[in-house]
Amino acid sequence: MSIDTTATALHPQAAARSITLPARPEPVTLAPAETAVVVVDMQNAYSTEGGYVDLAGFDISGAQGVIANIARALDAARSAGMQVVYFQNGWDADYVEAGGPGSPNWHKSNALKTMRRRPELAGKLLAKGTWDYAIVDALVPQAGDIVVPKTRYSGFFNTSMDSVLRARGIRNLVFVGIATNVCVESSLRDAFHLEYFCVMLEDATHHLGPAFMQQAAVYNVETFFGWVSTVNDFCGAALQAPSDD
Ligand SMILES: C/C(=C/NC(N)=O)C(=O)O
Repeated sequence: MSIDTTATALHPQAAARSITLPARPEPVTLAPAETAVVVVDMQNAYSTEGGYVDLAGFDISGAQGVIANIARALDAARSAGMQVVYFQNGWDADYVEAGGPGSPNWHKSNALKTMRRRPELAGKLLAKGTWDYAIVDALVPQAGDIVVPKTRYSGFFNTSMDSVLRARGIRNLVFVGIATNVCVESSLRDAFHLEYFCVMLEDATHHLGPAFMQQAAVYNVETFFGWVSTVNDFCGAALQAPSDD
């Protein structure tokens, strides 16, 4: 049995162009026109040596492989006619959007904590306009892609994301990016509660912290919040999608 997300009664043309993606716990049938790939925080901060999470002491050795896998998934998604949406995490240069001591974010953000510990880094981590905030060169957004800035872990909190998706009739989200157990999972959970069908490509995501965090996030998505697939399976399914021509 597979899960069929296509709104056949309302959009018969969408069903005609549906693809079936091998996934766990079962395959998912979706229409590319109703599907977006969500690229979570693929900024130098999270995946490049010298960026925030590296400076904060997290292991990002797996990030380069994830960047290559995301690039493959995005090529396939764009060929199949799926929308690509980037989240970009960070704050204004004065960190007003980060919240002051009255915000839990001020206390929990490892970027803010790192800058308090190392004042020479102030203004450099996750501030708009900096190298740290920029999306990595290998994944620079292309014409037609949408970039949604965000200031907290979930890309649905205080952002235009839900409106951007609804306006385009998008009801399925394929998540890639860093970190699996923080911003990917936070955004995916919020998307689930907003009635989106969510798939995570496990080899196009990378965790922060011990390896079991990746396993735990994958388990959570597969068991409670959505479906889990791989870049190879996604590309195979997407590239078989008939074109509009
Ligand atoms: C810890 C952290 C995670 N971000 C993310 N993109 O998952 C942060 O932003 O501080």
